Amino acid sequence: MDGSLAARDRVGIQDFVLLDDCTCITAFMENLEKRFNADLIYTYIGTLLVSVNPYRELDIYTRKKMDLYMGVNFFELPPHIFALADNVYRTMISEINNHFILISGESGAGKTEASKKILQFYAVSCVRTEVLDIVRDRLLLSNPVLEAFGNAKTLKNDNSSRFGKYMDIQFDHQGAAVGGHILSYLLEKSRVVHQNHGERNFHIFYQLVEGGEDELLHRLGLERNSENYMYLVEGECVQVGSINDQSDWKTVRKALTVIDFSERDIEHLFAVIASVLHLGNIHFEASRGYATLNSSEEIHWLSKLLGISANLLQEALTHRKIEAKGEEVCLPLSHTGLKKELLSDTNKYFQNVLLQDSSRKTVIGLLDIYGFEVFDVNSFEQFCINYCNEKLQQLFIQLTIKSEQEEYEMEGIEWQPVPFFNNKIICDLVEEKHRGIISVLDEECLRPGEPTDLTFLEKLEEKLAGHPHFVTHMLADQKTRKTLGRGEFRLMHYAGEVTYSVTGKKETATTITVSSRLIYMMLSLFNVYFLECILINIMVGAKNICIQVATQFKNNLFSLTQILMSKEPWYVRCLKPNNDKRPGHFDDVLVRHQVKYLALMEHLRVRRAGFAYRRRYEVFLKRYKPLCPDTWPNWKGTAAEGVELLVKHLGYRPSEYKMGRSKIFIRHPRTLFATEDAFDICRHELATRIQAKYKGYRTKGDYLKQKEAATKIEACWRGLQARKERERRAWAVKVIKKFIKGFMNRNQPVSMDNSEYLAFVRQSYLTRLRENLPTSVLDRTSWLTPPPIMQEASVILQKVYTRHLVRKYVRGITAQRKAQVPLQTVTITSVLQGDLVLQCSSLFEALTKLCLVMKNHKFIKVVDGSVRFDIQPGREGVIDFKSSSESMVYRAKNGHLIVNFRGKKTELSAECKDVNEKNLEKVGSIVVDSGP
Ligand SMILES: Nc1ncnc2c1ncn2[C@@H]1O[C@H](COP(=O)(O)OP(=O)(O)OP(=O)(O)O)[C@@H](O)[C@H]1O
Repeated sequence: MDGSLAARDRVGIQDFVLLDDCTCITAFMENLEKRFNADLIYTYIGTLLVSVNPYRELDIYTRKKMDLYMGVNFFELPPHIFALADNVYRTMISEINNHFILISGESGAGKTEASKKILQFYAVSCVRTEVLDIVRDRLLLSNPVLEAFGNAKTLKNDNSSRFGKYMDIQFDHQGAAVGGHILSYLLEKSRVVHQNHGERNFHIFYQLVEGGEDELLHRLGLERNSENYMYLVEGECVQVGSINDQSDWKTVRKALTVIDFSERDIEHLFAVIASVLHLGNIHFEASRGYATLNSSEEIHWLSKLLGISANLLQEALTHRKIEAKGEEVCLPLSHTGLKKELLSDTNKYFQNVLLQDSSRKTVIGLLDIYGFEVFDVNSFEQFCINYCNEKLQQLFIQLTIKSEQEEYEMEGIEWQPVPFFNNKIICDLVEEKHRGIISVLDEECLRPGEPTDLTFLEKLEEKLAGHPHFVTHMLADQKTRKTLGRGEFRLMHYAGEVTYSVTGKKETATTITVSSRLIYMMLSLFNVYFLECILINIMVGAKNICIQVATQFKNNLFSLTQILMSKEPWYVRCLKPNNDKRPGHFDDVLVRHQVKYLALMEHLRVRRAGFAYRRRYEVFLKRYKPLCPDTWPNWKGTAAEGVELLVKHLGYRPSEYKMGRSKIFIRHPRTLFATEDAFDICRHELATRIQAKYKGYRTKGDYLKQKEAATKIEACWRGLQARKERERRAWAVKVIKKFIKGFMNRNQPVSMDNSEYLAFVRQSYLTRLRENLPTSVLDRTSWLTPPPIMQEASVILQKVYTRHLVRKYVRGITAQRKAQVPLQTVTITSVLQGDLVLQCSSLFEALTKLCLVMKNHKFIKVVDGSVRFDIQPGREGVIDFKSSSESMVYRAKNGHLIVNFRGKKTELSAECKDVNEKNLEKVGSIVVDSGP
């Protein structure tokens, strides 16, 4: 209802209960039309669903829609048949009780479609089990079969159900479908032998003739042409654009097999159908007051199909006692038998799939039945249908009022009913013992003598004179008398007045009288179902059949109401928008008529008999609490106290509402609408606030997320760094350990323990050496002391390096400098730390030359292989000459300059001697020490 409150301005009101004036049919019609024009074909009256046939496919029965409506609060979504079906199912599961859905409306209003939609919804939404699949398949597949045998094309509907149908779906405690049961009411038997212009016989006849396989038709003695059969052509519309008999035949044929009919049963069915067609083609001729037959072909086939001897058949058909009129109508009964057989078998296989455990089974019943019928001439059939509707209305009143009363009692609220019409008086008028119309009919038929239409009417007048809902020509006032024929009586039904023709009724009753002999013959050949259902009729004879039909119908209705009384009721009322099956066209007069005859205004009044709206305190408070500062945003007290505060704040008058134990009851919709309007405004404001809050919340959320992410990244980064550092340290420790071990074993032979350390020592020494190389040839002291393992290498390196220095020095002496030294082949090789090294081929000559230059022949002395000279007064330089394998000049630790030369020492000594002996011509080399 809350949903309908919110949407009421856009597409009318979704629940008629909320119409302000529930007595005004114009307001009702306006709302209905407004919604129909917007393709909104469903509207509620409380939990009753009003449906208007759209006559075109609407996109509202998809799987998506089913999902949408599954498990949703009834009033939360726009009205829909799925919402009703779902609500019934959920209530059944939660309350573990039985329910029924009554679908009514006039022919073509969409009852069958509605029941199909409900079945489809259950097929999808119910708990899935293997058994459900079987039940679902059988329920869905039984439909084409039942339609073939019980539906026909009428002027109003190309697929009109000519019987009322009650279908039980049984569920286990988990909500899985475990079985089903079908009952039929009021089959229109007369259609088999008579069809109005523009109408057809039951579909199955055309399907067999048009779609049956050649071989089957051959076996049944049929031709593939419906025009050849009397019972199929009376309405002169064998072909109908919207019906495809051939493909329908295939569906039905397949369905018969799938739903477990044995081949033998199927053969029987076809034989009966063919027999009816053959029987319809039999011609009677009058000969000397007796009826004779001129149809040997048909007799042959009937005899063959029914297994009766042709003579017996002929005799039965032409026996004097048989009334020709009666013979013609024998077939509807046989068809009834056929139908009953079908239902019986259908029920058999439904029950087959029931689970063994029968505990805690609940039921949803679907009752698809004609609504009120009012024609120009209303006969016995309309009487029965309208009586049935009276009973159902009575049931509705009882159940609704009862449940209303129970609810008020439970809630501790005083029951103040708004007056509405209770139709019990009309039900009594029809069914009361000894006084009711049916009792009078029974008595009249049973009494000795000749009952006629008029004696029956007289009896009625006698018994019912003065009844406010019964009138005949004789009983009526002058004004009414003009509108009533002599053979008619009028009943003031709850839905309006209907005039019944007694002649019509009598005709219908007599159509049920049959040639007992013929039927007996036919039945004797078929199975027990036939015998069971019709044999009694044959035995009691034609007169008693009247009793049978009316009383049996009353009894049937009684048992139906018993079935329904024990269940929770739900209603679908189908309306036909126009008579031309035109989409989008709303015929106000026609719909108004149906609204009246379906008693929708009555329904509305009963619904509104008490309070228009009721809600649990929690629900009411939850919705409207923003309207009161005391209850918004959070109410700490009980829900009832909150609601009390809320309605006081809203200014409800005491007469407008009542507080129950768990619910608030609001009498008028306008009170609620005012509240809803206020809520609407408040909601917008709230929405803005909530939006702002939400945005803030989102931003804060984003910020927190980012912060969290940053912290995480930071933590990860730190972790990574820490891991790296740890690895680095571990590596360092390893290296240091190795280094220490290497150091400790440095003097050991190369092994695993010291190889790396030694390599390091080597590298480190070489690196240091490279950086600290001596720059002078004479510098013998600054050569880095090698570690023990580099001793040998160091000596080699030093030699190489000295040679390199000398070579470099020599290469560096320019020609000019060379010229400055006039000595023969004297070359300045190097200057190292102030020592001038002269190289010459003749040492003594060079020394002599120097003495000459210095003009001091004592300046240089040659003593014992050494050359001595004064560096400065008191300081003497010494050059020692030694023969060696290699030439070299270096300073010894004693400060002498040592000159190694290749050659023999004796020569030098000789040369030295020569100098001493003033032989200065033979100078080889001389080193002048310029001092440290
Ligand atoms: N909800 C719907 N959506 C679309 N078409 C529909 C709907 N309901 C009914 N119709 C159309 O109306 C036709 C008649 O509907 P349906 O046979 O259900 O009527 P009915 O009330 O069962 O009639 P009868 O009492 O004669 O059997 C359907 O064949 C279908 O074309």
